[in-house]
Amino acid sequence: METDKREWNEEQERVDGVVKEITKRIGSLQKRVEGIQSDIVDIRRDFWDEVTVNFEDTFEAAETMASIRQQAEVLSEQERSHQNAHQQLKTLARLKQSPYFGRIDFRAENDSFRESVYLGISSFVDSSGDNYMVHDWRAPISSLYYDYPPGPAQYQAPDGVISGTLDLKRQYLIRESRILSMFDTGVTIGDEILQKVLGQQADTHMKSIVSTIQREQNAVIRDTRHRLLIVEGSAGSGKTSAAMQRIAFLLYRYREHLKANQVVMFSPNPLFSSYVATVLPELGEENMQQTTFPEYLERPVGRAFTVEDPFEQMETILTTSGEPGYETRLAGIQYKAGLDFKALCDKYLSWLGTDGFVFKGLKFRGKVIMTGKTIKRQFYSYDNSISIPNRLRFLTEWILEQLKTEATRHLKAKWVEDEIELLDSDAYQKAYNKLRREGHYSDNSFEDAAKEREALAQMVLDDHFARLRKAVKHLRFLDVPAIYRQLFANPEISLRLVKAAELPAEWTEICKYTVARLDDKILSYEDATPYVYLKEQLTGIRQNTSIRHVFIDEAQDYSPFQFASIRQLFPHARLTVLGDPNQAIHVHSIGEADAFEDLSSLYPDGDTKTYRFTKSYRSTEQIVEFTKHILLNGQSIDPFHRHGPKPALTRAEDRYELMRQVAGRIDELKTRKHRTIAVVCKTQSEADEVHLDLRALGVENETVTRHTSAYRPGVIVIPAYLAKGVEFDAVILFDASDKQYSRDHERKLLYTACTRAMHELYVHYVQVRSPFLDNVPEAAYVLEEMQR
Ligand SMILES: Nc1ncnc2c1ncn2[C@@H]1O[C@H](COP(=O)(O)OP(=O)(O)OP(=O)(O)O)[C@@H](O)[C@H]1O
Repeated sequence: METDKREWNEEQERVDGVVKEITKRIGSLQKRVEGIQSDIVDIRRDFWDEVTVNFEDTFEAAETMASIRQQAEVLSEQERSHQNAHQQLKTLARLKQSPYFGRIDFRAENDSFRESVYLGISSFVDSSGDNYMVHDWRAPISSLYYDYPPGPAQYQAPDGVISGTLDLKRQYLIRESRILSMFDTGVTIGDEILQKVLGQQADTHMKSIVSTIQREQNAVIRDTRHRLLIVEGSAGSGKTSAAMQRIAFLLYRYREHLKANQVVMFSPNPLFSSYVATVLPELGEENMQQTTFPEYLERPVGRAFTVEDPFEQMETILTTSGEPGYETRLAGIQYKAGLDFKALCDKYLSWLGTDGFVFKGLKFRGKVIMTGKTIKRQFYSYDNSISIPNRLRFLTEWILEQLKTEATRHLKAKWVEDEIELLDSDAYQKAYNKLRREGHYSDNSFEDAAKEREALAQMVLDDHFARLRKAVKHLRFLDVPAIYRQLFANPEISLRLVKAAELPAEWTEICKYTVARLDDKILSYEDATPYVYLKEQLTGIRQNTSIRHVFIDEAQDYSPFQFASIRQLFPHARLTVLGDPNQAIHVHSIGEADAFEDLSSLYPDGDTKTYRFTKSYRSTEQIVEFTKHILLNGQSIDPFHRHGPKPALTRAEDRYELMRQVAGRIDELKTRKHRTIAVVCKTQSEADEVHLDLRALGVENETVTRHTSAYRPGVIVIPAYLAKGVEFDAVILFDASDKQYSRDHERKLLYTACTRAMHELYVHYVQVRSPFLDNVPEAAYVLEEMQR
């Protein structure tokens, strides 16, 4: 309901008043920033004047260092204030444009006072310091706005629950300090405003949804009780959006203790990372850390292998169906993803405690000075009850001691003598200083010369042994690749550890395949997580204890083994996991009944909470009605009522015609106001071809690969698996023929591809369309003929 003119004027006057105050504040803050800036310049300029530099003796040197440190602290304190003030200025500039987006009038029980609360991206207090002109959307009372229609309502305040009555709930669209629209709303937050927001063009960056957060999303955003939050929701139901708002909420709620760099988000690929990277800065917060799982694997694998990229793995699976070895690969991927394989790895680890360790021998100047066998013997001489990482620590100490003895053997060696001759005068000076410092000089010059010679020899040896010692400290003598390989090279080991029935039927072939790949120095993606797990268990896990919150987006693509690794890696972190089992496109998840069941088993019952989102906001009702029938279980997906054209299905006689149809479709779409048009292909190799063919037909387009970290508006050609998480105004599905999409896991790929569309969807195919489109009711699409 639109409010009347008088009220509108009053509201605009209030906006004007707030904007005036904000402008004043900006003015005074700017002055402060200038003041701090000139202080910083002064400190930098006079830095050395303020410091008394004197290195005459140790006391003076310590004094000098202390005074440098003190000056540096003053400087960094000023720099911090400058950064804070700068950040505040940015937020104020945003507030000035649009100071708030909502208002609630609330009367607490037994209180006659009716409080009007205006919600914006940040709080703003008037110059008296007592009056909140704008409340931060994350403040406890702001929750009322997202959770209740007018009527009885309550919210969780720091001291307990406050109940009362919500008399009014109003939404504003304010731009450049002018109210553009204003509505009093009922149950859902402003269908009208949501209509407007969702009807806009797709962006190459995700937007914040702060003014239209829905109740079910608010519950996720503000959940501070559970250690594991699982958010399962259909495509476009706002999972990622809720996650980003949740991070902003947590940074506000725990602002004294939680910093943005203590929050990590695992995202599916670099494109997605850049897609979501603007949300937090838009809300005035610093970005969290972002990573991808392959990135996390990189460091522990090191240079031992080239790790296969998950998208390479997927490309192989999607393009080599029916070829020899395909079924083995599939079975291997599935088995190695699961907790059964993790259990086998755990048993293997305990067995390694008694036998089977593989060590590399140590070489010095090209000669073996300690064999792998000797190291192994020493390792197994330690008590069995000591953990493997601790035994390795003892072993390292022992080896370092042996190296010292080895070094003394070379003191008089000819090669050392030769190298001493080549030393420069600095080295001699160093040896002299050392002996002098340690009081080794006597009156006997003959003896002194011998001592100098020995000190020089020691220097030469230290230098030569330094690399070896470093390698030993880093446990490089441990042959993890060989230890991992052994599990597959000797299948009898696994048969000793678990019953044959617990292994997959193809185990022998899987083992052969794994060994062949490892020997080629390639770590298949399915082996990367187990390999890193084994390595970290052996050497002592590299835990990251400073991280407090881990977010995993597109979590349906993670294997149970990966979840278990993440859980171990971040022992003090709470986990928020967001996913849609219907978009599980990795082969390891085929046939998985409940994608997140294994995950919840990692936490005690009371620590876990599952939220389900069924409303789909991204696509028009017509698109959702089409895409949900691609799934076997899509009935419960509920579209937001926003309308657009029905998806169109178009048949082509052959690929040549298909290409021309798609080019024609792009031309047609360009005449509308679309910012992004995506041609979604099944694989990267198909996308590469389409990209070139379209160019040959004179259609300008860009292609997206797994290395692309940002995309520009216009026409892009993209493989479906890279389009995860992002959205486009219009989607053209390049080829939805039965040859392309008919295997089980391809159903989800097709669904993922089609659900990227916000306003328009066009599905083209050659000859026979995918059987996954057979359940879509005829009324949900139009059949279109296109001219050749
Ligand atoms: N409460 C909301 N208000 C306005 N827009 C919303 C809201 N929730 C979601 N959206 C919009 O819906 C679209 C889809 O949201 P989002 O990408 O977060 O969904 P998702 O569940 O992560 O999707 P997918 O699983 O397909 O990646 C985005 O354009 C987002 O801005």
